[in-house]
Amino acid sequence: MGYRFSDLTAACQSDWRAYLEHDFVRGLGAGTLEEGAFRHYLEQDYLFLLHFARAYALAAYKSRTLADLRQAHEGLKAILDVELDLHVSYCRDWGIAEEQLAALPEARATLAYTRYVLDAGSRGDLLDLHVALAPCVVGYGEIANWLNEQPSTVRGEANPYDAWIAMYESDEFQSAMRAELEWLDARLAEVSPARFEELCRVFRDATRLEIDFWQMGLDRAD
Ligand SMILES: Cc1ncc(CO)c(N)n1
Repeated sequence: MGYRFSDLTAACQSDWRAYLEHDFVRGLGAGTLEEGAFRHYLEQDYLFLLHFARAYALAAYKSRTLADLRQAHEGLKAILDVELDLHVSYCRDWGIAEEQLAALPEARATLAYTRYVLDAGSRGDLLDLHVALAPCVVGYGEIANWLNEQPSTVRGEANPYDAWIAMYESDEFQSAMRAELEWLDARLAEVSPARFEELCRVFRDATRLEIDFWQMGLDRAD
């Protein structure tokens, strides 16, 4: 008993590292990622974020306390008002209009990941849902921090993806990540070993689907 979020990442360390340090991420950091791969990822990530927002709405629906409702509301606001706003204007800079984004077909990796999160959350309780969402919120925050620690990372105008890194290292995103970590640490402290094993499975599956999402970008897979 007395688990924390770091026990989840420790339990699936190789998948977690493969996600954080994926070739797509390294290419973003070094500025060497092919533009076509990034564009495909950006387009699919718009669709991802719409479903991700729905997952926070599901978290609100599943909340039994005012504190949990507020937490879900904060998550939903962070996606709608911060990440999606930035994403849409970022896509515009890359020559992709919002109408174009809304009309895109969903890639299989996007379908698999987003519907997995919604299903894990519908089937399970609020903790299952937050654990399924954790690789997104916590993962991207950690990715930005990891990139900043790598000597191969190029920042500023020399890297066409600099603004992407800036989005996830921003105070707004980093504080959403910390709020999620605190919430998870408080809940995980109370679960039994058997329940922890169940949650590990959800966390590992969501992490594997994040790996597939990067790979979908690299392969421009539909
Ligand atoms: C696929 C994916 N995972 C996580 C995030 C961070 O919210 C994102 N924008 N896209």
